Parts: sequence; structure tokens; C-alpha cells
Amino acid sequence: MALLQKPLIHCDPFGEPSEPCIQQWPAHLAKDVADIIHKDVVDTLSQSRLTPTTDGIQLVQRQDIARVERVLGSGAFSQVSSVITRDGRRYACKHLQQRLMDQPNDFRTAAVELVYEAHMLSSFDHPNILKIRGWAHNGVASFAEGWNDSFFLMLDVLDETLDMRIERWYREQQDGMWAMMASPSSAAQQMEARHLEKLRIMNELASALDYIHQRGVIFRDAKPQNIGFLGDRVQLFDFGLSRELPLLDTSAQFEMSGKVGTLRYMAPEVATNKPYGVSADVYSWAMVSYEILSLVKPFDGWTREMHASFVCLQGQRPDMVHCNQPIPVEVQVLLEHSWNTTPSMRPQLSQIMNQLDYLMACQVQKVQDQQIQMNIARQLESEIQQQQQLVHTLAPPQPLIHIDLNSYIARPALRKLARKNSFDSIETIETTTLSIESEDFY
Ligand SMILES: Nc1ncnc2c1ncn2[C@@H]1O[C@H](COP(=O)(O)OP(=O)(O)OP(=O)(O)O)[C@@H](O)[C@H]1O
Repeated sequence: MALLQKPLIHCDPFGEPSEPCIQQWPAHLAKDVADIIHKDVVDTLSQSRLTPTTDGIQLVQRQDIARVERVLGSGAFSQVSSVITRDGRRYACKHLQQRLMDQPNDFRTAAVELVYEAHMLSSFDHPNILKIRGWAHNGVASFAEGWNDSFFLMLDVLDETLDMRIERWYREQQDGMWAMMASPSSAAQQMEARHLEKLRIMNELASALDYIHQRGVIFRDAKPQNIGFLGDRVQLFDFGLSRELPLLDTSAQFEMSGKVGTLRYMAPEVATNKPYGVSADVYSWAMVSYEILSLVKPFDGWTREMHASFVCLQGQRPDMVHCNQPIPVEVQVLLEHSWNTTPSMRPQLSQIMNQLDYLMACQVQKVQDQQIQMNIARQLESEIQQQQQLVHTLAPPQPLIHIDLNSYIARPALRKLARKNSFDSIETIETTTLSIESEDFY
């Protein structure tokens, strides 16, 4: 069943309402709300070039949800919870926030965005874009049921978001200082492997953005909070602010609703309400990549005014040398091009991916070389240990006799005895030496 179908009012398909009744619109109002949203959605989708597929999309009813595990997160308009369905599957269920029930205009806008997000996600098939697995069984018409969560999306549950991963890397870096002092070579090896992982993440993100650009979609909100992971695979998600370009032209700039996204990752042309195109996502990609590589938030602690003046007007960019983790020169060059103030000077994502493929190949070689060196060093170390053990087995170390010099000197008879046995054993050699030295004191 498609997203759009004629709204129907029927008794609560979700069983017992999860919220108090006052949170539900009366039936006649709920029908009006659903009709208006339906009309807005029809207007929006009629201009869409995307071709969504409903293959594999499950139509889910509230009674199909056996259990709500926990809230995974919330954004400006929506809330995402982890749910278990009756067939034992786990999904991230995204729906509108309850507070929007008191703000009908915001509810309407957010509802259309949520439906549009479902429309987009079901049009995409890319390993680095989060998969939509289902939605409310009546599609847009579900809004007629009158609850804030009447319409919802069922998505794969992410293991981690990029901002969480960067935070973890930062903590590991702090903890790793001591390990680095203890074993510099293995710490260096870990750092090179981590750098390779970072390049791979940057590449997968570029690939997801390139895929949507080829379909005339601009993401507009690339930031670590909107990039997740399933295992180690990057998953771009939250297409709420994404839009289709007026024309399928990835080199053109268009008049679009400006200032959309998060300022620190936002291209200057977007922040200053100028026409923009998909190269605005390239700028955001560069800012996100900077954060991945350096573990520093771009323009941290800056005000809007500082951003407008220093970043948009004067073209200032993050420091790639004096940061937590200095960025290798060859990657610096890539970022510098990608966050160029002039959109047309920024590379295409396909070019970025080519460059990253090359850098990753070099890095793989570096990691392998380091691994070989580490193995040689380890082998040498174990051979030396084996040799030392062998020497010990052939000639086990003998204990030295403890000699109290004073008592020895005081007892010349003993000294004579020692001289007599002088070459009988190692102990006596020691004794003899001592006795000679002690002679000088007489
Ligand atoms: N599939 C998912 N798996 C796990 N957590 C998720 C998933 N989708 C969203 N979240 C969590 O919920 C939060 C809000 O989700 P999302 O960004 O999609 O909502 P939003 O209202 O569109 O946000 P925004 O206001 O940033 O546009 C995310 O930051 C993330 O922490």
C-alpha cells in the first residue's frame, strides 16, 4: 500500500491509546487535519522526480508492536523509539512529538516532512543510506486516527551515531597517552589503523551524498548527529531537511529556502541566503570530515556573529595543524578545496571519492608495512628471549657467596684456606680476588 490513500476514520487500530485522551484530536478535527496533510503531501509529491518502491515495506499496526523498549532520541519535531514487533524484530520507530498537538501549524509542517522523508527513503537503495522497513498501515490517512504517533516510520536501528563515535575516539585518545609511552610502536600502528577507518567513513559518507545528488536531492543537514553506523557501515539518516533540486543539474545553484541546517557545518552561501546547490553538501562533508580527523568541533564556542563575519565574510576555516590530531597534508589539501568559499571551486563528490580511494590504498600499504615491521620486531624479540633461555639452560647462573669482608680480614686462617683452594670453584675465585684486594689494606 502506498503512502497516500484516502483518509479513513475507524476505531483505534492501535488498541489502548498510549497517551491520555485529551492528547487525541476529536474525530472530526482529526479528519480535517488528515485531509489537510494529505493535500499538502499530494502537492509536494506531485513535484517529485523520485520513484519510491513499496517492495519490502511493511504496513505496521500498533498491535503489531509488542513492546516499546526505550526512546533512542528526539529532534526538533520527532521522537525515535526502539520497538519490538510481534514477530520479534527490532525497529527504530519515528513519529511526531506529542507537544506538536498543541501547535497545529507546526504539526502540519512536520507531518508533511515526515511523510516526505518516508517517500525519499523508500526511493533510495544504497548501502550507506538508512533503510526504511515500514510505516503506519494506513499511510498518510493514519493521521485521521488523531494521535501524534498515528503515522510513523519503521527504520533499522543504528548501533551508534558519528558524534558518539567521535566522542569515544576522543576518550580513547586521552586514555591511550599512557599506552603510547609504554609501547610507542603498537600505539603508532593503532593510530594508522584508526586513520584508515576515518578515511573509509569519509568515503562512505561521500558515496551516500553522491548517490542522492545523482537523483537530484540535496541533503542540507550533514552533521555527525545525522550520520550513524550499522556495525562499521556508515548510514546517512534524517532526511527531514532534504529537498529535491528544481532541476536535475548538480552544477547549478538554485534559490531555495535558505539557512537550512546547522550553522557550523553550513556552507557560506546557505548561511547568507544566496542561491545554492549540491556543492553546499560538499562543504558540509568537509566540515564533518575535519571533525572526524581532528576530533575537534569546527568553530567551537563561536557565536553566530563570529561565524557570519569570520567564516562567511573573511573565509576563515578550522585549523588543521594545531588541533587534537593534526591532519596529514594530503588530506588537508582535499578539505581546503572542499570548503572553498566559491561553490564552483569545490570538487565533485566523485572526485573526492577517487582521491580517498587512492589515500586509502596508500594507508592500507602503510598499515601492512607497519604490521610486517611489528611482526619482524616481535620475532626478533622472541628469538633473543629463546637464546637467553638457552644460555641459562647450558650454564645455569650460580649464586655468589656472600662474604663479610671484616670478618674475613679478621680471620687470616680462613683467608689462607681460601688461597689454598683458589681455583677449585667460582666461589673461591671470588674469594681469592677479594683476598688480593684486601691485602692492600694491610
Ligand atoms: N534509526 C535510528 N536508530 C537509532 N537512533 C536513531 C535512529 N533514528 C534516529 N535516532 C536517534 O533519534 C534522534 C532524532 O532522530 P532524527 O534526527 O531522525 O529526528 P529529527 O526530529 O528529524 O531531528 P532534527 O531535528 O535533527 O532534524 C537522532 O539524533 C538519533 O539519536
